[in-house]
Amino acid sequence: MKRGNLIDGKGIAGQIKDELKDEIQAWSAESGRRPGLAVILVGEDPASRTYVRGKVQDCEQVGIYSRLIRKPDTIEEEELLFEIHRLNEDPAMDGILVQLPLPDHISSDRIISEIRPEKDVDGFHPINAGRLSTGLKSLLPCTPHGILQMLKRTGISIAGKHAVVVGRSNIVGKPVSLLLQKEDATVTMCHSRTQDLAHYTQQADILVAAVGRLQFITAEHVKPGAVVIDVGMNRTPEGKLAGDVDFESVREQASFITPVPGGVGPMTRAMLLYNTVQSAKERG
Ligand SMILES: Nc1nc2c(c(=O)[nH]1)N[C@@H](CN(C=O)c1ccc(C(=O)N[C@@H](CCC(=O)O)C(=O)O)cc1)CN2
Repeated sequence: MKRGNLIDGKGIAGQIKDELKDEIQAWSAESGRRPGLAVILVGEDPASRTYVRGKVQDCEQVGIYSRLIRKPDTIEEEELLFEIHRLNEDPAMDGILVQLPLPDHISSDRIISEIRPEKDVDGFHPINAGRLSTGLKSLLPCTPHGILQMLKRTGISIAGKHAVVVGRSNIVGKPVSLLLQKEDATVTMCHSRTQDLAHYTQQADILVAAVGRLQFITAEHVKPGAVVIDVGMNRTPEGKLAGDVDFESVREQASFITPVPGGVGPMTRAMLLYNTVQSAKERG
């Protein structure tokens, strides 16, 4: 059998950014302002610093005004909340993003739920999660929305397919299951404690691996011809970035597969820009 085709997340993200650049230019000419994104980074975690830098660069590329707010990891929860409340009231800011993870002494749930839902460009606020689960319009979480866009723009049909999602997190597993269901897929949700995982994953036409364990999904989990989406971002013992899927062996079975890096990650970044533009347009 032919090796699976690569789904080019980086390329598709580039297309979306080009589309957004045009959209932002037209909207800014009409409204007299640029969409604005505030990014809050707490502490000095090297990976978080890299991601935040990437977000600021993405904004520059497409014409979004961005403000990076850096705080020491000793900051008190109340002080961080004060900053969120200030940004909630700032008319120049359409989106507020708090880079995760936060230090242990700060409750991410509390911080996220204090962001105004209409400025919650991560789509993590309980109001946005609730609206998604009841089928109402909302800001969608970036990684799940990015996965959906990748499938659609690659021409992979979803309706009537059996999608199996491995992972039940609030930020990927649950919302991606809802989005796939909304597109008329039949969805099965599994997780790290599912017994006989391969029994379920072998039935998947579309398999989404979002379990956060290095190379957890192997060829024996995959039906020949399946579409495999790898959300994992793990480090190998050699320090290389690798996903939840054992890429080389699974590629032999799959019809389409996302690489890590270059798959879901760049789509997450692109959909953050998309949400910021949506938020700006809604707010006027
Ligand atoms: N507030 C948030 N915090 C975090 C999120 C998030 O969506 N919102 N997700 C991750 C980190 N993240 C974005 O913040 C993110 C991570 C990685 C990538 C990406 O493009 N990865 C590249 C590879 C990069 C590398 O070489 O290290 C790829 O997959 O090609 C995008 C976004 C946790 N925190």
